[in-house]
Amino acid sequence: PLLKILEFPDARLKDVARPIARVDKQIQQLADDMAETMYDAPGIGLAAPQVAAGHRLIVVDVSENRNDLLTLLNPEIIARTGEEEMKEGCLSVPGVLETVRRAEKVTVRATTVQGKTVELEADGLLAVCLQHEIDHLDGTLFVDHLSRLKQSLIRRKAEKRVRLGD
Ligand SMILES: O=C(O)C[C@@H](Cc1ccccc1)C(=O)SCC(=O)c1ccccc1
Ligand SMILES: [Zn+2]
Repeated sequence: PLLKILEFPDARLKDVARPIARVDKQIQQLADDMAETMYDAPGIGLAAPQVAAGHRLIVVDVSENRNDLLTLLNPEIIARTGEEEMKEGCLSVPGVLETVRRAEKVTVRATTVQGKTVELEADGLLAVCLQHEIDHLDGTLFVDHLSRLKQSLIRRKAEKRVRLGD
């Protein structure tokens, strides 16, 4: 089923997710629900802390036809080169698009739901998305990479939003 995506400044978005020791039915169900939620949002990625699940699990699909899903457990960036800036959004910070500087290329080591260890080299939007999602696992939002001034403006707008919502 679709999961509820937490919105900034929800403190749970700052939690550090815990490594997944073994792939069980519960983890597989969470991965399926996260993918469904990502496609429905729509988004190109989603990390477990965004749906209040404290596991190191991300789903990513940057493909044009939205048919190339990557489900990565315990993903780690083991190499990064270069630097690039890209406008980013976040499903947990609706209505905000800001430029973030990140590594141009990354090598990510992760475990698949079949329990296989994979290493993937990424550049372009996939590299940016993987860095954005892995940040979520460490409680870091893309707004944390912005200036203090921008962060305060975004926080003030978000808090106003919550009041209207309740
Ligand atoms: O909050 C998230 O993790 C999802 C986020 C991922 C992301 C976007 C842009 C740069 C890096 C990481 C999103 O998917 S926001 C929505 C979005 O960017 C998008 C939605 C539909 C089609 C294409 C992009
Ligand atoms: Zn995000």
